[in-house]
Amino acid sequence: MSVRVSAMSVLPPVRRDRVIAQLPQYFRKEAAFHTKEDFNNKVKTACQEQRTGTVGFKISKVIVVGDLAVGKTCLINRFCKDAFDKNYKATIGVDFEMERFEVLGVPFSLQLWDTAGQERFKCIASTYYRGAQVVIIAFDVNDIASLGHVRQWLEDALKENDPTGVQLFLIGTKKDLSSPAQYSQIEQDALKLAQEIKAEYWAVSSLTGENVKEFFFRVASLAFETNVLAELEKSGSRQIGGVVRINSTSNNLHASSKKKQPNCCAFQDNQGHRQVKSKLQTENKEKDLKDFCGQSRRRDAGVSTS
Ligand SMILES: Nc1nc2c(ncn2[C@@H]2O[C@H](COP(=O)(O)OP(=O)(O)OP(=O)(O)O)[C@@H](O)[C@H]2O)c(=O)[nH]1
Ligand SMILES: [Mg+2]
Repeated sequence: MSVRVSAMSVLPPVRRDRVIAQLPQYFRKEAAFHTKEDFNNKVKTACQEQRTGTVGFKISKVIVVGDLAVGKTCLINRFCKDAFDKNYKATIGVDFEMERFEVLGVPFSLQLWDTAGQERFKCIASTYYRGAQVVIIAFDVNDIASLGHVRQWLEDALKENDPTGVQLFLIGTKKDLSSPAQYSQIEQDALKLAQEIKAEYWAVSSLTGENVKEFFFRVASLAFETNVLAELEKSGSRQIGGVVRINSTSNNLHASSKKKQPNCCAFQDNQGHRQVKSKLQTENKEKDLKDFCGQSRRRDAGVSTS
């Protein structure tokens, strides 16, 4: 039985609206990961011939960072639950969502980590940054200061990750709140910054849903493409007598080699409860992830204030 058949027999089928058959296009040519119209030919052939190795089993970690209240949680909720909450509830620590896709016929999962933007909760959130394949830095297109803080968020995220192995996205949020003239002004600055930090740029509205699905489809597709290419490169050098050895992913290797002890961090929530986030909680979270059985679900790593 092939690797792909056994993966599919364990998990329920992917939702029909998570099937990606074509490469979703970039948002702005000036700041795109690449501008090709279709998936890489080697990737397409490998998928057709079911030579994608471990990719069908992989869960790529995506972290979403950025200033408080820029709309990170709303962005993830719009995509994963097609929901929008106009009331602000600060994320304390982290939350995560699992999203399963099928790209070119191969199952592929993203683990979307929604992190806290509030300074006092950053020490918790940053312990979850490591092992990310994709870093999404969000800013509010109506708040130039949030764009100004992007480099700091990038620096923090890259401290925990291998900078060469990370795919970077810069995303402007709350597009519905800005006039076309205001938007095009901030877009100039955002595009310039995206080029400098080598990020792909997008602008979305979680309220209206504009570009949200397109954005995450693009993230999933580019992460998938990168993983298949890496797998092909590895299997090319590893194939002995037609047998392909399947080892840990490079991401996992990186994560384990950098296994840091997250600092213990105490804080008080709005109700005055003292919360302690510790390594134990990190480990529980990671165990939860291992138990992932294919259903999208949400687990709070902290409590939410209202
Ligand atoms: N009009 C509009 N409001 C939005 C949009 N996205 C988020 N908001 C509002 O902005 C506020 C903050 O949104 P959140 O998603 O909670 O922000 P966050 O970045 O997760 O904040 P932290 O968890 O504190 O880091 C909420 O009141 C949302 O309703 C959007 O696309 N349009
Ligand atoms: Mg949040």
